[in-house]
Amino acid sequence: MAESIQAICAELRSNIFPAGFAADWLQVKGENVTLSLPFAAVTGAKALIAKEPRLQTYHWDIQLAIETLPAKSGKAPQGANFPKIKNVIAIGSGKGGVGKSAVTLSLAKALADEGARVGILDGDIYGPSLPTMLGNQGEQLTFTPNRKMLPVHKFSIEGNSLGYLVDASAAAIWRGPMASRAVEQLFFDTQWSQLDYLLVDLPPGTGDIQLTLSQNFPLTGAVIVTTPQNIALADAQKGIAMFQKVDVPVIGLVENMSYFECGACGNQERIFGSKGGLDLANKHQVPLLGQWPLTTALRESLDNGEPLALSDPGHAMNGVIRESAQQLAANAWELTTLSRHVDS
Ligand SMILES: Nc1ncnc2c1ncn2[C@@H]1O[C@H](COP(=O)(O)OP(=O)(O)OP(=O)(O)O)[C@@H](O)[C@H]1O
Repeated sequence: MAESIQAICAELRSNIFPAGFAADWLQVKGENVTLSLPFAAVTGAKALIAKEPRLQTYHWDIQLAIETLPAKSGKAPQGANFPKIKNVIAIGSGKGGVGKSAVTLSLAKALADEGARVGILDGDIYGPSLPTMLGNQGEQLTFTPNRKMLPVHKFSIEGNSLGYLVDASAAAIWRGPMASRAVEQLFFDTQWSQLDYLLVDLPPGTGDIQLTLSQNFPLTGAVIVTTPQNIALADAQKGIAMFQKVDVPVIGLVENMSYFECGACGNQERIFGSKGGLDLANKHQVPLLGQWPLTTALRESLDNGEPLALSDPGHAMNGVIRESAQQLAANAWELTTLSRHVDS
């Protein structure tokens, strides 16, 4: 088996575990092997093991063992405690309409499919889209006896959104402080499970609301979503600067709507320009999590209230999403490991 462990390490290191692979993730008892992964990559690990015929003679139990972050900065309102969530990740975009919510839901579903316990906080109070994307508009929140909100559950994701509480038009007139307080309440006053990842879909922009939330939430890091278009990139750059200002590491950038592939001739049309997100990621030394094409099936699935992984599991776009999610999970783990070393 020693030889096989070496084989696994080599395979896994060069693929989904670029950050490294520790042999103590493996416990071998006879023919039974337990693999405890510190970040969401169960499906990825299974696929890699399936490629190695020698390893298929063993019985694999692949588990996630995501560690809790060391105490992070963040400011809970008086009397509130931080929910027991291992990674809180903000998804931001300087500009609206670049696909931040679509990316949030898609990444959340992919992380859940990798075995993680995942939640979404829809902080986009001016245009809450979680109820539409989960297809549970009209669902009413329930409360615990001590008035905590119970999140909704769908597609192995738990979520909360102002869309389950008030009419969107009511929130549209809220000013900055009221808006950020509302999002904070969604975070602190929801009885989240012990999640591995909570993705916070921030309102678009880089103003006071986003700054306040970035300071007050115990963030592991942030993901920026942009299109390759100059106007979106300028705003994405502001987003990176905002997170850096409050010491929130940017753990990835998704270039969305990178191109459109013609279904008839296969030609790739770069509608919003070419490689803008890639160049921005390189300039700021931010990892590029992926370049997502404009995909009709993705738009349709989200409009119909279902993640693409369920509405069209064989669609190639699912692979793009899965790779971005695995990269995100690995980067978040690398960061927390680093900060643990710095703290100790
Ligand atoms: N890669 C993609 N392919 C096809 N459609 C997409 C893609 N990304 C996003 N969309 C669609 O584009 C529209 C806008 O996306 P979305 O609502 O996620 O943007 P947003 O940045 O969250 O917007 P807002 O600024 O309102 O919060 C949605 O209909 C969404 O389904």
